[in-house]
Amino acid sequence: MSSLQTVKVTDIRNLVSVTLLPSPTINIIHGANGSGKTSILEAIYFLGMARSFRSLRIKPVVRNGQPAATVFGKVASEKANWSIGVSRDLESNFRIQINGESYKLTSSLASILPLQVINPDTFRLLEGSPKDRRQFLDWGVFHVEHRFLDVWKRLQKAMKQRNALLRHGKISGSLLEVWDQEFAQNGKLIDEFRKKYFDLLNPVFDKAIQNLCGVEGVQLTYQRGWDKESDLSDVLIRSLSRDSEAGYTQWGPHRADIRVRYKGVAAVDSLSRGQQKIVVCALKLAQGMLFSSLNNHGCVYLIDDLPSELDFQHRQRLCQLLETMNSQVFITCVEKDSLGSIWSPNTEVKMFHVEHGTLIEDAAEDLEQHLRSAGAAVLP
Ligand SMILES: Nc1ncnc2c1ncn2[C@@H]1O[C@H](COP(=O)(O)OP(=O)(O)OP(=O)(O)O)[C@@H](O)[C@H]1O
Repeated sequence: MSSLQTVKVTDIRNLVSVTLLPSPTINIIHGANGSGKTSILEAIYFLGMARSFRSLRIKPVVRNGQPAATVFGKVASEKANWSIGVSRDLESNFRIQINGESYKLTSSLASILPLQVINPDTFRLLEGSPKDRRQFLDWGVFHVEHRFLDVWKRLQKAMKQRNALLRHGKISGSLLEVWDQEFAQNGKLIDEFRKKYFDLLNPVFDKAIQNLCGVEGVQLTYQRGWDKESDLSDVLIRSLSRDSEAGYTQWGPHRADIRVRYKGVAAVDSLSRGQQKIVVCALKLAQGMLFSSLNNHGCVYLIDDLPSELDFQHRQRLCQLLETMNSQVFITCVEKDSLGSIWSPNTEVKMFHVEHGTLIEDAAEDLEQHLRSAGAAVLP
């Protein structure tokens, strides 16, 4: 198992200078509205991705009046230890350090600190655009297929060049042929990677959804983004005149999607909002489970305000599954009682209280007393 051992946050939102020494398993971060709970999750995400999950811009993330946001962390696994640091200023320049060396690519961080977020935005995965579901799928593909990033970049470049030619009007046949070939070659590879990963994920998802709610009949299908009978090169040739009219490439892996259906009907039209949230949780858990089984260590879960998203029964099942997953989990809530009685006595649970941007770990005796009064058995 790999987990964060220390997190030091400077100048993210209302967090001036916060040090967190988390449990390798379950961490509950509680506090009043506006105290800084989500900002702690945001800081951990920043450490793994060099950006926020709440804002595309860096300015709202950096504490008001400060020049930059910085997070350091130590990640340990059976195989290796890493010291990582990420800093980003208001001009969006970032510095990434891993074991004392500077890195330019955020993908270097993502492999060390694989993160899964469950928050109100991710709960919109089913109703959101196909792009959200492609990103969800590609998270997994990136972590299992080391060629993915390189092939994906080449595909993006080929698509950009092809679209520029299409928009230009006068198309040089030989130039288009070059980019068509590059687009088709890399597009087919991306499709292969995605299909292979999807086929691994699908049965894990079935198990996760059964464990979470016992709803039968939720089905996932992978759509590759072009006609399933045709070769991508032929599709590009056939759609050239319509692509030229539109000014962009209409078919390819950039149109891929995961369809989620319940008893044959689109899940967004047939499931309640609560049930849709459960399906999203099952998708997120399935990714973590598959990640653990393929990589021999778990990913880190950041879960924002769980009690306000799921009822007690589903919250309890979700937490029980998380406990068995070999993953480090950070969950926020307003009232600590809402998550207190859920855990097995053998699980190392740490609780932290956030107040006006400062973080204090609940004393062990407080935690024990709290778990006892919440009804859980506590080992002597
Ligand atoms: N750039 C910033 N600089 C300073 N403070 C900020 C900045 N951005 C947001 N804040 C403040 O940081 C505080 C913490 O916000 P955060 O979203 O982390 O709270 P929370 O505990 O998750 O709240 P809730 O339970 O309401 O979701 C808020 O009071 C917010 O006004």
